[in-house]
Amino acid sequence: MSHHTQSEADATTDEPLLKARGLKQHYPIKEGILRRQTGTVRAVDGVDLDVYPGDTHAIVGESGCGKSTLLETLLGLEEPTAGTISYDGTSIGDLSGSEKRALKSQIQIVFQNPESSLDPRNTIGQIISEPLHLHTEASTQQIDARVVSLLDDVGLGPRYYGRYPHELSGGQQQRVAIARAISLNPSLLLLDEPTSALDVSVQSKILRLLDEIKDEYDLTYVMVTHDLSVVRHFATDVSVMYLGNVIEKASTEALFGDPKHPYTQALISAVPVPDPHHTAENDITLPGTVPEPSDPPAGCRFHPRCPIATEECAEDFPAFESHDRHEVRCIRVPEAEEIGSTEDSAAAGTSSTDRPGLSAAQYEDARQE
Ligand SMILES: Nc1ncnc2c1ncn2[C@@H]1O[C@H](COP(=O)(O)OP(=O)(O)OP(=O)(O)O)[C@@H](O)[C@H]1O
Repeated sequence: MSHHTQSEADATTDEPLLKARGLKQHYPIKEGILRRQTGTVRAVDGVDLDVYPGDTHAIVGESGCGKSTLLETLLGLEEPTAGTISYDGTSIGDLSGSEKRALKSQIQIVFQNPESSLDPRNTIGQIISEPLHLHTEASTQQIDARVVSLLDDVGLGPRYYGRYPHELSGGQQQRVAIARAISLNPSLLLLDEPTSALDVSVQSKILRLLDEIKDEYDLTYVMVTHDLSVVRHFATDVSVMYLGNVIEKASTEALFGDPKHPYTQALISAVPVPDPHHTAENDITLPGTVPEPSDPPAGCRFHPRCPIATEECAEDFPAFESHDRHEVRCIRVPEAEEIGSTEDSAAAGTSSTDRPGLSAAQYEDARQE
Protein backbone atom coordinates (compact mmCIF):
# COMPACT_ATOMS: atom_id res chain seq x y z
CA MET A 1 0.00 0.00 0.00
CA SER A 2 1.21 3.48 -0.79
CA HIS A 3 1.91 5.73 2.14
CA HIS A 4 2.02 8.77 -0.05
CA THR A 5 -0.29 11.11 1.82
CA GLN A 6 -1.57 14.47 0.70
CA SER A 7 0.65 16.35 3.15
CA GLU A 8 3.74 14.56 1.84
CA ALA A 9 2.73 15.38 -1.73
CA ASP A 10 2.38 19.05 -0.81
CA ALA A 11 5.87 19.13 0.61
CA THR A 12 7.48 17.94 -2.62
CA THR A 13 9.71 20.96 -3.19
CA ASP A 14 11.95 20.15 -0.28
CA GLU A 15 11.53 16.37 -0.42
CA PRO A 16 14.34 14.36 -1.93
CA LEU A 17 13.30 12.39 -4.99
CA LEU A 18 15.47 9.56 -3.75
CA LYS A 19 16.40 9.03 -0.14
CA ALA A 20 18.40 6.22 1.43
CA ARG A 21 18.89 5.69 5.14
CA GLY A 22 21.34 3.25 6.71
CA LEU A 23 21.53 1.32 3.45
CA LYS A 24 23.58 -1.87 3.65
CA GLN A 25 24.42 -4.50 1.10
CA HIS A 26 26.45 -7.36 2.56
CA TYR A 27 27.52 -10.48 0.70
CA PRO A 28 28.38 -13.75 2.44
CA ILE A 29 31.82 -15.23 1.80
CA LYS A 30 31.40 -19.00 1.49
CA GLU A 31 34.27 -21.44 1.49
CA GLY A 32 34.99 -25.16 1.37
CA ILE A 33 32.86 -27.99 -0.01
CA LEU A 34 30.18 -27.32 2.59
CA ARG A 35 30.04 -23.68 1.47
CA ARG A 36 30.11 -22.52 5.07
CA GLN A 37 29.95 -18.79 5.54
CA THR A 38 33.37 -17.65 6.67
CA GLY A 39 32.90 -13.92 6.47
CA THR A 40 30.94 -10.99 5.07
CA VAL A 41 31.79 -8.48 2.38
CA ARG A 42 30.41 -5.17 3.58
CA ALA A 43 30.12 -3.72 0.06
CA VAL A 44 27.68 -0.99 1.16
CA ASP A 45 27.66 -0.42 4.87
CA GLY A 46 25.24 2.20 6.11
CA VAL A 47 24.81 4.78 3.37
CA ASP A 48 22.56 7.83 3.76
CA LEU A 49 21.76 9.62 0.53
CA ASP A 50 19.48 12.51 -0.44
CA VAL A 51 18.99 13.23 -4.12
CA TYR A 52 16.75 16.19 -4.89
CA PRO A 53 14.76 16.67 -8.10
CA GLY A 54 16.96 18.07 -10.84
CA ASP A 55 20.25 17.16 -9.12
CA THR A 56 23.12 15.48 -10.84
CA HIS A 57 24.41 13.64 -7.80
CA ALA A 58 27.82 12.07 -8.27
CA ILE A 59 29.06 9.19 -6.16
CA VAL A 60 32.83 9.02 -6.23
CA GLY A 61 35.49 6.84 -4.69
CA GLU A 62 38.21 4.37 -5.51
CA SER A 63 37.56 1.04 -7.17
CA GLY A 64 35.86 -1.42 -4.82
CA CYS A 65 34.42 1.17 -2.42
CA GLY A 66 30.89 -0.02 -3.22
CA LYS A 67 29.70 2.50 -5.81
CA SER A 68 28.22 -0.01 -8.27
CA THR A 69 26.68 -2.07 -5.49
CA LEU A 70 25.03 1.07 -4.12
CA LEU A 71 23.59 1.88 -7.55
CA GLU A 72 22.30 -1.66 -8.06
CA THR A 73 20.66 -1.57 -4.64
CA LEU A 74 19.06 1.80 -5.39
CA LEU A 75 17.72 0.38 -8.66
CA GLY A 76 16.14 -2.48 -6.75
CA LEU A 77 18.20 -5.15 -8.52
CA GLU A 78 19.15 -6.43 -5.10
CA GLU A 79 17.25 -6.37 -1.83
CA PRO A 80 19.22 -4.36 0.72
CA THR A 81 20.61 -6.24 3.70
CA ALA A 82 19.39 -3.36 5.86
CA GLY A 83 18.17 0.19 5.56
CA THR A 84 15.46 1.95 3.61
CA ILE A 85 15.07 3.57 0.21
CA SER A 86 12.34 6.12 -0.41
CA TYR A 87 11.28 7.40 -3.76
CA ASP A 88 9.29 10.63 -3.93
CA GLY A 89 8.41 10.36 -0.25
CA THR A 90 7.31 6.71 -0.33
CA SER A 91 9.33 3.90 1.17
CA ILE A 92 9.97 1.29 -1.53
CA GLY A 93 9.71 -1.49 1.04
CA ASP A 94 6.06 -0.51 1.65
CA LEU A 95 4.99 -0.77 -1.99
CA SER A 96 2.82 -3.55 -3.35
CA GLY A 97 4.05 -5.69 -6.25
CA SER A 98 2.20 -3.65 -8.88
CA GLU A 99 3.36 -0.36 -7.34
CA LYS A 100 6.94 -1.66 -7.44
CA ARG A 101 6.56 -2.53 -11.12
CA ALA A 102 5.19 0.93 -11.83
CA LEU A 103 8.13 2.43 -9.98
CA LYS A 104 10.59 0.43 -12.06
CA SER A 105 9.68 2.51 -15.10
CA GLN A 106 10.51 5.65 -13.11
CA ILE A 107 14.08 4.59 -12.31
CA GLN A 108 16.32 3.49 -15.16
CA ILE A 109 20.02 2.74 -15.45
CA VAL A 110 22.75 3.26 -18.02
CA PHE A 111 25.75 0.95 -17.59
CA GLN A 112 29.40 1.57 -18.22
CA ASN A 113 29.80 -0.82 -21.08
CA PRO A 114 27.15 -0.40 -23.79
CA GLU A 115 28.45 -3.39 -25.71
CA SER A 116 27.52 -5.82 -22.97
CA SER A 117 24.30 -4.04 -22.00
CA LEU A 118 22.76 -4.26 -25.52
CA ASP A 119 21.56 -7.64 -26.78
CA PRO A 120 23.69 -8.34 -29.90
CA ARG A 121 20.92 -10.41 -31.55
CA ASN A 122 18.41 -7.54 -31.56
CA THR A 123 18.22 -4.54 -33.85
CA ILE A 124 18.50 -1.07 -32.38
CA GLY A 125 14.76 -0.62 -32.98
CA GLN A 126 13.98 -3.78 -31.02
CA ILE A 127 16.32 -2.81 -28.20
CA ILE A 128 14.82 0.64 -27.73
CA SER A 129 11.22 -0.51 -28.12
CA GLU A 130 11.42 -3.44 -25.69
CA PRO A 131 10.53 -1.47 -22.54
CA LEU A 132 7.67 0.19 -24.43
CA HIS A 133 6.26 -3.20 -25.45
CA LEU A 134 6.64 -4.53 -21.91
CA HIS A 135 5.32 -1.57 -19.94
CA THR A 136 2.85 0.28 -22.16
CA GLU A 137 -0.32 -0.47 -24.06
CA ALA A 138 0.84 1.48 -27.12
CA SER A 139 0.33 -0.02 -30.58
CA THR A 140 3.30 -1.21 -32.63
CA GLN A 141 2.85 1.80 -34.89
CA GLN A 142 2.89 4.21 -31.96
CA ILE A 143 5.94 2.48 -30.54
CA ASP A 144 7.79 2.67 -33.86
CA ALA A 145 7.11 6.40 -34.05
CA ARG A 146 8.32 6.80 -30.49
CA VAL A 147 11.54 4.89 -31.23
CA VAL A 148 12.27 7.13 -34.21
CA SER A 149 11.77 10.20 -32.05
CA LEU A 150 13.98 8.72 -29.31
CA LEU A 151 16.69 8.00 -31.90
CA ASP A 152 16.47 11.62 -32.91
CA ASP A 153 16.65 12.81 -29.29
CA VAL A 154 19.91 10.93 -28.75
CA GLY A 155 21.46 12.24 -31.97
CA LEU A 156 20.97 9.12 -34.10
CA GLY A 157 18.86 9.20 -37.25
CA PRO A 158 16.08 6.77 -38.16
CA ARG A 159 18.52 4.83 -40.34
CA TYR A 160 19.89 3.20 -37.19
CA TYR A 161 16.55 1.52 -36.53
CA GLY A 162 17.37 -1.73 -38.33
CA ARG A 163 21.07 -1.91 -37.47
CA TYR A 164 22.70 -4.22 -34.95
CA PRO A 165 24.81 -3.09 -31.97
CA HIS A 166 28.08 -4.41 -33.48
CA GLU A 167 27.62 -2.09 -36.45
CA LEU A 168 27.78 0.94 -34.14
CA SER A 169 30.70 2.68 -32.43
CA GLY A 170 30.95 2.69 -28.62
CA GLY A 171 29.56 6.21 -28.42
CA GLN A 172 26.63 5.33 -30.70
CA GLN A 173 25.93 2.22 -28.62
CA GLN A 174 25.85 4.34 -25.49
CA ARG A 175 23.36 6.66 -27.23
CA VAL A 176 21.16 3.63 -27.86
CA ALA A 177 21.43 2.59 -24.20
CA ILE A 178 20.40 6.12 -23.21
CA ALA A 179 17.45 6.09 -25.65
CA ARG A 180 16.28 2.83 -24.15
CA ALA A 181 16.68 4.17 -20.62
CA ILE A 182 14.56 7.27 -21.31
CA SER A 183 11.95 5.48 -23.44
CA LEU A 184 9.47 5.20 -20.56
CA ASN A 185 9.94 8.82 -19.47
CA PRO A 186 11.63 8.01 -16.17
CA SER A 187 12.28 10.65 -13.50
CA LEU A 188 15.54 9.23 -12.28
CA LEU A 189 18.46 7.94 -14.31
CA LEU A 190 21.22 6.01 -12.60
CA LEU A 191 24.47 6.32 -14.53
CA ASP A 192 27.17 3.75 -13.77
CA GLU A 193 30.44 5.15 -15.15
CA PRO A 194 28.54 6.18 -18.30
CA THR A 195 31.56 7.49 -20.17
CA SER A 196 34.57 5.61 -18.82
CA ALA A 197 34.53 2.87 -21.46
CA LEU A 198 34.58 5.47 -24.25
CA ASP A 199 37.33 7.43 -26.01
CA VAL A 200 38.00 10.81 -24.41
CA SER A 201 36.65 12.73 -27.43
CA VAL A 202 33.44 10.68 -27.32
CA GLN A 203 33.09 11.05 -23.53
CA SER A 204 32.42 14.76 -23.74
CA LYS A 205 29.83 14.24 -26.49
CA ILE A 206 27.95 11.73 -24.37
CA LEU A 207 28.09 14.11 -21.40
CA ARG A 208 26.72 16.84 -23.60
CA LEU A 209 23.88 14.54 -24.69
CA LEU A 210 23.11 13.64 -21.06
CA ASP A 211 23.05 17.32 -20.26
CA GLU A 212 20.58 18.02 -23.09
CA ILE A 213 18.20 15.17 -22.34
CA LYS A 214 18.27 16.03 -18.64
CA ASP A 215 16.53 19.31 -19.46
CA GLU A 216 14.31 17.90 -22.16
CA TYR A 217 13.10 14.95 -20.10
CA ASP A 218 13.17 16.69 -16.72
CA LEU A 219 15.52 14.10 -15.28
CA THR A 220 17.44 13.67 -12.06
CA TYR A 221 20.77 11.87 -12.24
CA VAL A 222 22.73 9.73 -9.82
CA MET A 223 26.10 9.09 -11.39
CA VAL A 224 28.78 6.73 -10.20
CA THR A 225 32.26 7.58 -11.40
CA HIS A 226 35.88 7.57 -10.43
CA ASP A 227 36.60 10.42 -12.87
CA LEU A 228 36.74 13.58 -10.78
CA SER A 229 37.07 15.84 -13.80
CA VAL A 230 33.69 14.57 -14.99
CA VAL A 231 32.24 15.18 -11.53
CA ARG A 232 33.67 18.65 -11.35
CA HIS A 233 32.13 19.76 -14.61
CA PHE A 234 28.94 17.79 -14.67
CA ALA A 235 27.63 17.16 -11.16
CA THR A 236 25.73 19.53 -8.90
CA ASP A 237 26.30 17.46 -5.74
CA VAL A 238 28.81 14.86 -4.65
CA SER A 239 28.94 12.00 -2.15
CA VAL A 240 32.41 10.62 -1.53
CA MET A 241 32.54 6.92 -0.66
CA TYR A 242 35.24 5.04 1.19
CA LEU A 243 34.94 1.34 2.05
CA GLY A 244 31.16 1.10 1.81
CA ASN A 245 30.36 4.41 3.48
CA VAL A 246 29.78 7.97 2.41
CA ILE A 247 32.36 10.05 4.28
CA GLU A 248 31.66 13.50 2.83
CA LYS A 249 28.81 15.09 0.91
CA ALA A 250 28.39 18.60 -0.40
CA SER A 251 27.59 20.66 -3.45
CA THR A 252 30.23 20.17 -6.13
CA GLU A 253 31.38 23.73 -5.63
CA ALA A 254 31.86 23.27 -1.88
CA LEU A 255 33.48 19.87 -2.24
CA PHE A 256 36.11 20.98 -4.73
CA GLY A 257 36.51 24.45 -3.26
CA ASP A 258 36.84 23.30 0.34
CA PRO A 259 37.30 19.53 0.62
CA LYS A 260 37.13 18.73 4.33
CA HIS A 261 37.77 15.02 4.76
CA PRO A 262 41.45 14.03 4.43
CA TYR A 263 40.39 11.28 2.02
CA THR A 264 38.54 13.75 -0.22
CA GLN A 265 41.53 16.08 -0.10
CA ALA A 266 43.75 13.23 -1.21
CA LEU A 267 41.40 12.21 -4.01
CA ILE A 268 41.17 15.75 -5.31
CA SER A 269 44.88 16.34 -5.13
CA ALA A 270 45.38 13.25 -7.31
CA VAL A 271 43.54 14.94 -10.21
CA PRO A 272 45.76 16.85 -12.59
CA VAL A 273 44.79 20.49 -12.15
CA PRO A 274 45.52 22.82 -15.09
CA ASP A 275 46.84 25.58 -12.88
CA PRO A 276 50.28 27.20 -13.10
CA HIS A 277 50.37 27.67 -9.30
CA HIS A 278 49.70 24.01 -8.68
CA THR A 279 52.87 22.27 -7.64
CA ALA A 280 53.66 18.74 -6.61
CA GLU A 281 54.11 20.02 -3.04
CA ASN A 282 50.36 20.54 -2.80
CA ASP A 283 49.73 16.89 -3.52
CA ILE A 284 48.77 14.54 -0.76
CA THR A 285 50.01 11.03 -1.36
CA LEU A 286 48.19 8.24 0.39
CA PRO A 287 50.17 5.49 2.02
CA GLY A 288 48.89 1.94 1.74
CA THR A 289 45.97 0.48 -0.16
CA VAL A 290 42.25 0.30 0.56
CA PRO A 291 41.55 -2.41 3.17
CA GLU A 292 39.27 -5.32 2.24
CA PRO A 293 35.55 -4.59 2.74
CA SER A 294 35.34 -8.01 4.43
CA ASP A 295 37.66 -6.79 7.17
CA PRO A 296 37.24 -3.04 7.59
CA PRO A 297 39.30 -1.31 10.28
CA ALA A 298 37.62 -0.31 13.54
CA GLY A 299 36.78 3.33 14.14
CA CYS A 300 37.07 5.63 11.16
CA ARG A 301 37.61 3.31 8.20
CA PHE A 302 40.17 5.68 6.74
CA HIS A 303 42.32 6.08 9.84
CA PRO A 304 45.10 3.56 8.91
CA ARG A 305 45.83 5.60 5.76
CA CYS A 306 45.05 9.03 7.14
CA PRO A 307 47.89 11.54 7.45
CA ILE A 308 46.24 13.34 10.40
CA ALA A 309 44.71 10.43 12.33
CA THR A 310 45.04 10.25 16.11
CA GLU A 311 44.45 7.32 18.46
CA GLU A 312 40.89 8.53 18.94
CA CYS A 313 40.19 7.93 15.25
CA ALA A 314 40.61 4.18 15.80
CA GLU A 315 37.82 4.13 18.40
CA ASP A 316 34.50 5.17 16.82
CA PHE A 317 33.31 5.69 13.30
CA PRO A 318 32.37 9.38 13.46
CA ALA A 319 28.84 10.53 12.67
CA PHE A 320 28.22 13.22 10.06
CA GLU A 321 28.99 16.76 11.18
CA SER A 322 27.22 19.42 9.20
CA HIS A 323 29.15 22.50 8.14
CA ASP A 324 26.38 24.51 6.47
CA ARG A 325 25.00 21.65 4.32
CA HIS A 326 28.52 20.36 3.76
CA GLU A 327 28.61 17.12 5.74
CA VAL A 328 31.68 15.21 6.78
CA ARG A 329 32.47 12.19 8.94
CA CYS A 330 35.81 13.12 10.48
CA ILE A 331 36.58 14.21 14.03
CA ARG A 332 39.77 15.89 12.87
CA VAL A 333 38.19 18.34 10.46
CA PRO A 334 38.05 21.46 12.65
CA GLU A 335 41.70 21.02 13.61
CA ALA A 336 42.73 20.27 10.05
CA GLU A 337 41.10 23.51 8.97
CA GLU A 338 43.04 25.44 11.58
CA ILE A 339 46.28 23.98 10.28
CA GLY A 340 45.27 25.51 6.96
CA SER A 341 47.04 22.81 5.00
CA THR A 342 44.28 22.64 2.42
CA GLU A 343 43.96 26.31 1.60
CA ASP A 344 46.22 26.38 -1.43
CA SER A 345 44.63 23.43 -3.13
CA ALA A 346 41.18 24.72 -2.20
CA ALA A 347 41.86 28.05 -3.84
CA ALA A 348 43.20 26.29 -6.92
CA GLY A 349 39.95 24.42 -7.27
CA THR A 350 37.63 27.40 -7.51
CA SER A 351 38.55 29.35 -10.59
CA SER A 352 35.56 30.80 -12.37
CA THR A 353 35.75 28.19 -15.15
CA ASP A 354 35.38 25.39 -12.64
CA ARG A 355 31.78 25.99 -11.73
CA PRO A 356 29.84 22.83 -10.99
CA GLY A 357 26.95 22.17 -13.28
CA LEU A 358 28.90 23.56 -16.22
CA SER A 359 27.13 22.47 -19.35
CA ALA A 360 28.69 19.53 -21.11
CA ALA A 361 29.19 21.72 -24.17
CA GLN A 362 31.22 24.15 -22.10
CA TYR A 363 33.07 21.22 -20.62
CA GLU A 364 33.89 19.94 -24.08
CA ASP A 365 35.19 23.35 -25.12
CA ALA A 366 37.29 23.46 -21.96
CA ARG A 367 38.72 20.04 -22.68
CA GLN A 368 39.62 20.93 -26.23
CA GLU A 369 41.48 24.08 -25.26
N1 LIG B 1 27.85 -10.25 -5.60
C1 LIG B 1 28.93 -10.03 -4.83
N2 LIG B 1 29.39 -10.98 -3.98
C2 LIG B 1 30.46 -10.75 -3.20
N3 LIG B 1 31.16 -9.60 -3.18
C3 LIG B 1 30.76 -8.62 -4.00
C4 LIG B 1 29.63 -8.77 -4.87
N4 LIG B 1 29.49 -7.61 -5.57
C5 LIG B 1 30.47 -6.79 -5.15
N5 LIG B 1 31.24 -7.38 -4.21
C6 LIG B 1 32.39 -6.78 -3.51
O1 LIG B 1 31.92 -5.59 -2.89
C7 LIG B 1 32.90 -4.56 -2.95
C8 LIG B 1 32.34 -3.35 -3.63
O2 LIG B 1 32.17 -3.62 -5.02
P1 LIG B 1 31.60 -2.56 -6.08
O3 LIG B 1 31.66 -3.18 -7.44
O4 LIG B 1 30.31 -2.05 -5.61
O5 LIG B 1 32.66 -1.39 -5.98
P2 LIG B 1 32.91 -0.16 -6.97
O6 LIG B 1 33.23 0.98 -6.11
O7 LIG B 1 31.77 -0.02 -7.89
O8 LIG B 1 34.18 -0.63 -7.75
P3 LIG B 1 34.49 -0.54 -9.31
O9 LIG B 1 34.65 0.92 -9.61
O10 LIG B 1 35.76 -1.31 -9.42
O11 LIG B 1 33.32 -1.18 -10.00
C9 LIG B 1 34.10 -5.17 -3.67
O12 LIG B 1 35.01 -5.62 -2.70
C10 LIG B 1 33.50 -6.33 -4.43
O13 LIG B 1 34.47 -7.34 -4.61
